[in-house]
Amino acid sequence: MDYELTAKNLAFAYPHRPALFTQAQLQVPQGHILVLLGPNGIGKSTLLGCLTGRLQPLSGQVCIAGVDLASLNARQRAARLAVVAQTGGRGSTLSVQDYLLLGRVSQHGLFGQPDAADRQCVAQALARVGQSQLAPLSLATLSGGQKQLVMIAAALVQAAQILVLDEPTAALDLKNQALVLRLLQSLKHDGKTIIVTTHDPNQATLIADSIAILQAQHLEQITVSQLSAARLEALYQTPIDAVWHGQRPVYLIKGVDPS
Ligand SMILES: Nc1ncnc2c1ncn2[C@@H]1O[C@H](COP(=O)(O)OP(=O)(O)OP(=O)(O)O)[C@@H](O)[C@H]1O
Repeated sequence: MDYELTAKNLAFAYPHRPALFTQAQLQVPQGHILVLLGPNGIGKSTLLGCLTGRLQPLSGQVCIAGVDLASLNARQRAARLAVVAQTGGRGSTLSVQDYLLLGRVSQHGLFGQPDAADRQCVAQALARVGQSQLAPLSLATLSGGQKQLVMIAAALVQAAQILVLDEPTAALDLKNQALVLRLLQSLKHDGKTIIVTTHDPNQATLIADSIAILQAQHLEQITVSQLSAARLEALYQTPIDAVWHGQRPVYLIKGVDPS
């Protein structure tokens, strides 16, 4: 089965608020990384909510492998689609290992008991994010960056074909940003379909196969080569420079001088 994700004519508004997007279209083929860019508060997390079934769009349709997302129940969705949300794991006092084992529920059913294979899967996922030492610790005691890496491990444990990640590197130091970007590239080569938001356009130029830009209620999917400093200036309403690192532009903010 080809795990392509498509969205057709999606529109969404919170009650008594203007629409965040209308007529939104996306096509994310299997083995493809789509990076979603847009300023704070424009509706990126909300769009991800609609793409993953957490939120119901006012109109339009999301399909996974040709199947309408709205026709799938929560367990069927979890088997196909793993989400790394900004608020993941909040309030949980489980140990990291037990929290990750919960992610195997979509494989076993609610009353299934984890077995040795589940424990191995959890250990491998934690190792892939470089955080094996966290297994016995309570989720509530982790730093923001550690929690973010554990949430990425939780998505890996779910073994879904589609991964949707909301700012997965926002709390990470440079080493762990690189680790997560390499991990996403490796998952893409394994054939996963990946949608990820970031506020760093340089991450988009490193890993994206295509870029979606959300601006003024309008979603546009472009190629990586169509991104430019002028495009980013218009998007973020701030001066931006591009310097060239070989064939790749590196985007820098302008207008802040060393004091
Ligand atoms: N449950 C809600 N009810 C009403 N308004 C909401 C709700 N959740 C978010 N919003 C509003 O919808 C808008 C879009 O929020 P969203 O979190 O989707 O933006 P975002 O692009 O992901 O922002 P950021 O980059 O800052 O994370 C914001 O104005 C926000 O205040």
